[in-house]
Amino acid sequence: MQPVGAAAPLRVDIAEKTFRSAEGIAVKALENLSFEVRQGEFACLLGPSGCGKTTTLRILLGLDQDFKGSFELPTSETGRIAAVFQEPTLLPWRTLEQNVRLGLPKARRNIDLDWLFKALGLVSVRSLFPAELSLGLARRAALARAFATEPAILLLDEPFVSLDEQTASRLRYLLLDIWSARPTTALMVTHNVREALMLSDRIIVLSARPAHVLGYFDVRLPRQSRNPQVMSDLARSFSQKFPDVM
Ligand SMILES: Nc1ncnc2c1ncn2[C@@H]1O[C@H](COP(=O)(O)OP(=O)(O)OP(=O)(O)O)[C@@H](O)[C@H]1O
Repeated sequence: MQPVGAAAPLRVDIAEKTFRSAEGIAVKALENLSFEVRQGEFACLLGPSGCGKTTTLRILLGLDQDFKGSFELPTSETGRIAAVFQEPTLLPWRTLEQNVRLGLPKARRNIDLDWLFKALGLVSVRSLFPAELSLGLARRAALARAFATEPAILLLDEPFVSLDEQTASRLRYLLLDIWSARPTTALMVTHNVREALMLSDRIIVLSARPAHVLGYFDVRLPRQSRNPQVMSDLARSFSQKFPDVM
């Protein structure tokens, strides 16, 4: 894994990732999975359940080093890589604000984060503990923690799964607001086509396990113009290009 300059894309080239059970049974999760995410681009990895999306993110995060292949991550002066998982994973004995600041290097722990708390509607709950937060608020806190580090790349693993649709929709808009204020290269895992169409510049469509890239769907439209009618048109074009995915 080579550190690369801030202007570099994320490059992934995984030849193979196979899990082995204690009984020696092999499950091939990824095979010849290659793609790039350009600098400042918001990309979604879309694929069927169990195809290997989370496995891919775990490899990029360095949590799984047992694979064949390579990848290159963008870097920047402030941060390197930030992740938002399905579970918010906040420390229960720290307040929301302390949880967010703990992700920062010591020298930057006291930076002004008012803009971020404001953008995510967290101002009034900064001093609450995780047990006092709804799942929606905890997810917002996890987003705040990731964005506070101003990462060179942001990885998101279905951050809105298991929320009611109204809360999920509100959080998608909040994510777009903070991402648009400081666009960072982002790769989000989802199996929700509409979510991918709403958020992405580009959708990377994966096959069933073992995952490889079936193709790309570019959404070259400003996000403000993705109204319900435009979203329906996009969904139709997507299903024409990838009839087996929707
Ligand atoms: N630690 C593990 N040991 C054995 N098999 C595993 C392990 N982790 C994942 N797998 C298998 O690898 C495959 C890919 O799993 P992964 O979690 O990456 O899929 P996913 O695309 O993220 O699924 P979902 O959309 O349901 O979250 C699955 O068949 C899964 O059962």
